[in-house]
Amino acid sequence: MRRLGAQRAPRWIGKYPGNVDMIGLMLQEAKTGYVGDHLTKATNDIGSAFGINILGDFQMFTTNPEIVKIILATNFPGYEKGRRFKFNMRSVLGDGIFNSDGDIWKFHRSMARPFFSRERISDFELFGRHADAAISKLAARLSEGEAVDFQDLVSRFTLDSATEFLFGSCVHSLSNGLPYAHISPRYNSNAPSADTDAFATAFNNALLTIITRGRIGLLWPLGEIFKDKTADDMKVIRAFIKPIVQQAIAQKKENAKLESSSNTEHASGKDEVAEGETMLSHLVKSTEDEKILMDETLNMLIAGRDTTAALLTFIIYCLSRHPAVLQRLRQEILMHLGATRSPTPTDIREMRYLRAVINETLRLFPSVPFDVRRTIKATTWPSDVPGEKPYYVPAGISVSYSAFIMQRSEKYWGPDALEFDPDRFLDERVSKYITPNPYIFLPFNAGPRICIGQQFAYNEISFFLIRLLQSFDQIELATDAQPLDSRPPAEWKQKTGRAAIEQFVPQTHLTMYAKGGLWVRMKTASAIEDV
Ligand code: HEM
Repeated sequence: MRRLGAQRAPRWIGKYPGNVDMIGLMLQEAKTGYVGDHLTKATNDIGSAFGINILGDFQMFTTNPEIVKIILATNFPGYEKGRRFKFNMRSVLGDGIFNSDGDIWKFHRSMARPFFSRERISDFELFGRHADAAISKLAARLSEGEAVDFQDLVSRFTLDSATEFLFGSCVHSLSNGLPYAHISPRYNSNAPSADTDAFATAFNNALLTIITRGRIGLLWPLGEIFKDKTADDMKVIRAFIKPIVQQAIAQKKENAKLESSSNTEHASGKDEVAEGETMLSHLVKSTEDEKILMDETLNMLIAGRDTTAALLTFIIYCLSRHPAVLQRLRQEILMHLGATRSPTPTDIREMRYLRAVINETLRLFPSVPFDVRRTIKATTWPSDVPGEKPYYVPAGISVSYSAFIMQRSEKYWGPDALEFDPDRFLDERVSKYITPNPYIFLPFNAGPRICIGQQFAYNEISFFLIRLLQSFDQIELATDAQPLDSRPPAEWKQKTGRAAIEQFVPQTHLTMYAKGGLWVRMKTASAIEDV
């Protein structure tokens, strides 16, 4: 500390020895609290960076954009995902891109990069087919007078789009029947679930288990001495992905046979991406190791599916609470495209209000609300008090940061930070808050590990929203259809922050989602209104 000219960072001090109360608070929050409750309170009480020692395991936490910039960009080589994260996540994420560092991470990243080129992520024909399938399912169910779980619907849409993008063949989760609300006479709690639904449930459970490990900290292996709690779910997940991977390997062998019998050369080298190739068929050229192939594709599915489905869900939630924003967004869509034309990438680039609505939702409800790295060497972070010595950050500790808390902070966003107002991404607040301090808005992270699918996600979400709002002009939360255990608890009304006004329960594993889904009713637009 002295060598680095630093001082001890402020600490969170609990009531019990070893600060075990923090573990209790985190587990409690995950069950009945509002996302980030305890860390928001600690940030307000202590400051934008502090340390906490839980049972001898010292960690640091920050919501200071200047420090987050250091972690993600300016001192990127000084931080890694690290052994602890990998140990907690390994039984689910294996050795994929999310769970690797150094040369292995670089290999994953360079392998994936060509698939996110401008041409590939602008494959609107792919989005078009799946979006239209989802919207007609939605319309059919609404026309029966039933409520629809929007989160379930868009999770199917993003699963089908992601599997087609990654594997070249989609899993057709949209062709399974949508669930009925518990209040519907057609509701059947024992209805057998299709394979893709079982996959989605297992996926969710496995992610919950690994994030609970992170919350419990060093002690989690004690609870899993006799059984890896992700084992059963991973069996379902592997059974689902394995045949897809095996088919890709078989296809590669078949192609090689055809090529050798016709004496033709490979269409492309190992490192080049051939026309029409999917990520999986490209990976198969480098390895036939089933585990590596499954890890890689599963990581991509986790990255691409839940994040995007959650964001679409939160956008619909925000639009249902802000009908004037919904109407203005519809006007922009109808003005550019009328009620039927599909958008092109240029249309989407020009629709500034649409982008502002997406960004404002990402600000209040970032799909990845918390993230963590590990320090490689001892380092420092700037103190909250200008001119003071920096805080000492020891080597080999976990450092967490939160886009969720930072993006809701009045300190960085002004007095209306908790309000949903897309205009803040268009009016003078851009030059007042965002331009001088761009790290206050980090839904996709920053630096060398910035989300590789960011543009893919913007395109997919824009496309879906445009098609949806061409058909529907009113959105209401179906609070009666929301499962009882997923309604905001009455005591939230007494809380500060957005908890007091929230009409759904945001929860997190690796990503944030709506507990129990988001049940809605929508009204079909009455006439074809080309503006
Ligand atoms: C709303 C949608 C999305 C959000 C908010 C989002 C957010 C993020 C964030 C915050 C990270 C950084 C995680 C970390 O380093 O710890 C990340 C990484 C990543 N994202 Fe996204 N993502 C979205 C959609 C997608 C899509 C659609 C794909 C692919 C189809 C994708 C692929 C990835 C990959 C591969 C990484 C790992 C990058 C690396 O470690 O080098 N994401 N994403």
